[in-house]
Amino acid sequence: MNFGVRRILGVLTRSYTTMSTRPFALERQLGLSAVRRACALTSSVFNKLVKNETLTKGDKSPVTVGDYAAQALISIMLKNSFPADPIVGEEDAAELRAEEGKVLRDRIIDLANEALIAPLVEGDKAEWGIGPGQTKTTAELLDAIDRGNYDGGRTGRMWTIDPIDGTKGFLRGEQYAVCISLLVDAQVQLGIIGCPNLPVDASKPDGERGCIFVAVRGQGCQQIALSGSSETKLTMPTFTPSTLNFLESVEALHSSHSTTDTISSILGITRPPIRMDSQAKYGCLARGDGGLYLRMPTGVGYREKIWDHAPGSLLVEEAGGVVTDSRGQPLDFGLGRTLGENFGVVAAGKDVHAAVLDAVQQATGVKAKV
Ligand SMILES: Nc1ncnc2c1ncn2[C@@H]1O[C@H](COP(=O)(O)O)[C@@H](OP(=O)(O)O)[C@H]1O
Ligand SMILES: [Mg+2]
Ligand SMILES: [Mg+2]
Ligand SMILES: [Mg+2]
Repeated sequence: MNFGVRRILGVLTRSYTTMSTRPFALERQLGLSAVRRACALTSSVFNKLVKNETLTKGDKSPVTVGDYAAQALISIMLKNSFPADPIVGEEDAAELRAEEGKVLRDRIIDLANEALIAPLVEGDKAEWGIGPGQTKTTAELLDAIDRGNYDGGRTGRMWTIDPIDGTKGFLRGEQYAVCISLLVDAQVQLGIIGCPNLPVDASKPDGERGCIFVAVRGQGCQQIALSGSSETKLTMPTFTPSTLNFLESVEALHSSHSTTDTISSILGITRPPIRMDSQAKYGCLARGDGGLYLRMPTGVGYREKIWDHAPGSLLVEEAGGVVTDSRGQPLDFGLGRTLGENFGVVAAGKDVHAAVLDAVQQATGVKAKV
């Protein structure tokens, strides 16, 4: 073959390869692998959790060895492939570095290393720092947890990690989720939520449990069973007042149940709310188990955290829904570690979102911002 023909073939092959590689393909594949490993880790922790393996944080919320170990694992995997990307992670290692933290620290290091060296499964790559022999030192794993200390911001790439979202649900043996997202210039581009205790099919509550929800902006929302690799595309169904129902927090401290009751009456909703911990609610909304997710603040002062909403909001948008705060404003992920000025969260199908915002206004007096 002469040089000219070879050059043309080379250019054609390169442009075909570029076209066939979807945006964020590596991030999606590696993120799925990290969330799967973290789901296996947290499930095994639940089965063996002993009482003294839970701490109470400064804000009185619980954190377990599972939260720390899962954040270490995911952070190590992200650093390996995307060393320049900063991470906004929920946990930090300050308490574990203190002398009193030694027992907990040793357990966390063992758990994280066990998860790192677990055999490779379909889709995994040894170059991601996982598989037999790939253990890390205590210092490396504590540093990995602390890589989650990034302050966030409006520009560039950054990841969020909520290693166990719904820790209270996790401790009750109910719903919880391992959640990560990738943001570019404060826009969520990738969201992945692993729900080890969630039925794969809501109509079969006693059937198989454990699923992952994943969305890349512009590429739809998919569900994958934790036991397999085949993907189901999710699209939100259309609801009417008689079929509409709420998804809301189990914890009345996290979201006002009485406000949801009032909004329910205004909208003429007759079905009872589904109460569930964690961002599993966003996944359930995306697949149509409920028609609307409402989170209304219970008091002044609490600011929602970006890791509690970034992945979930993309799932719903990619399944055809709308996510705003209670004033109709988009969630602003560019203000740091919290959602700053946003007040509450309203996530629903396109057809009902405006009516829900009206009802929220009537019930609370919150005014829509124009
Ligand atoms: N007063 C409050 N109002 C709203 N959210 C709160 C809160 N206190 C804690 N949270 C957040 O609620 C999350 C759980 O949400 P849900 O109620 O939907 O399960 C917690 O995540 P973690 O469990 O990751 O800490 C925590 O970040
Ligand atoms: Mg927490
Ligand atoms: Mg959380
Ligand atoms: Mg958490």
